[in-house]
Order: sequence, then C-alpha cells, then structure tokens
Amino acid sequence: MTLNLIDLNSLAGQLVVSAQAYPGEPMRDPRTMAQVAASAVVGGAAAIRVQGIADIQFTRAAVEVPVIGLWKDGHDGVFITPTLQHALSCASAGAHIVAIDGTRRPRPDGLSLAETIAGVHAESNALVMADCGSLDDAVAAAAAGADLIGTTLAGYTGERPKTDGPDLELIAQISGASLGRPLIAEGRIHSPAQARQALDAGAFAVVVGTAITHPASITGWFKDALRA
Ligand SMILES: CC(=O)N[C@H](C=O)[C@@H](O)[C@H](O)[C@H](O)COP(=O)(O)O
Repeated sequence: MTLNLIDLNSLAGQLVVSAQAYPGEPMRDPRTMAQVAASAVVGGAAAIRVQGIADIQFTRAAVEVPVIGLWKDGHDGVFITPTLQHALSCASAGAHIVAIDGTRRPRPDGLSLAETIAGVHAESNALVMADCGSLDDAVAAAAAGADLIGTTLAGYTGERPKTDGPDLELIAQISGASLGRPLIAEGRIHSPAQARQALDAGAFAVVVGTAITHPASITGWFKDALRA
C-alpha cells in the first residue's frame, strides 16, 4: 500500500489540467505528457489528470501537485478505468485520485460501482473520482461511496446533450442536489470564461484538457476560424 494521502481542500476553486494524447498521436509519450503536466503546474494548475500507467508514473515524478490517474481501455461504452484491476493499477502507479467510469452502466468485470470503489479503498490509499454523465449517475455514485463526482461523461453516454461548451445545466443540477462530495466540472471547458462559469454554476474545481494540452485540436479551432 502506498502513501497517497492528499488534502482535497487544496483543490477548492482551483484549475486541474488534463494532459492526454490519443493513440497514434505524436505527443503520445509519457515523458511528453509529464513535461506538459509540469508546464501546466508552472502556469498554476493545482492538480493534473493523466491517462495510462506510464503517464501516471512519469507525471508523479515530474510534479508536486496531486495526480488524478485513469486508464482508458477502448473508446466505447465503459472505457474510463473500466474495472477494479484497472483502478488498482492506477493507484499502484501513484495516482492520488483514481478516476473511474462513474455511470450506472454494467461494468466489464461484473462488479458494481460500489464494489469497485470499496475495492479501491480497501486495497489502496487512493481516492475515487466518479466520471458521471448525468444527475442520476452522480446521485448513484455518491451513494456508492465516490469521493469526488465529475461531469466528465456528460454528452458522451446518451443521457445528456453534447453541449458546445461545458454542460452548465448539469453542473448546476448536481451542485443543487447537495450530494456532499466535491463536484469537479469537466468536459468541453474551452475558455477561461467557461471555467469561471463552471465554478459559478456550483463546481468545486474545474478540469480543462483539450483547450490547454491538445495542440492538434486547438490548431484546428484556429484553422476553422480562418475559413472564408
Ligand atoms: C469523454 C472522455 O473520454 N474524456 C476524457 C477523460 O479523461 C478526456 O478525453 C478529456 O480530454 C477530459 O475529460 C477533459 O475534457 P476536455 O478535453 O473536453 O477539456
């Protein structure tokens, strides 16, 4: 068991930066992601979110702030840290917080969300962030023992529309439900103004990924804007 204890209060009102490169992309290298993560910390990120065991290990070595780790396996259905074994691997790699699929969908290992979270708590010191796609997910995840609730999967599970920017309505709904867990706004926060709106809608902290750490997407946004 590793000592991975963090103070969640350090994240209150703060920016978390997600550094992820996708399979086949030029930046898909744990050293690169750790350097991107360290650069984000220089800019003020209070925590980092990274994908993959090696990325978690390299990022832990590169930054002093808390690391949210996940393991994406596939890209359909339940793919964000889908099983307890994936979650425990993230914790062993050094994740202070393990982000897992926090939806109500069946999980590939047949465990319930509550059993998965209990397994992480029993076998590691990591906290669990439940990546949710709806208010019903968030309510269920809180009841299942999640330490943090994320809106990560809003717009990706069919329960919510895929809004252009953050799903502020969902953030307000979950915040209003007073679930007693820090609410992390994540997903399509593409500008500082939207990050502010997410906090104002009731989020405890805000995760920004693509708009800070994915040059291919950002370049595409600019290129599109130049089209006649
Ligand atoms: C749905 C899904 O697979 N989300 C992933 C979760 O880790 C990442 O691909 C996102 O980049 C991350 O959630 C941050 O969101 P955005 O990049 O929109 O700021």
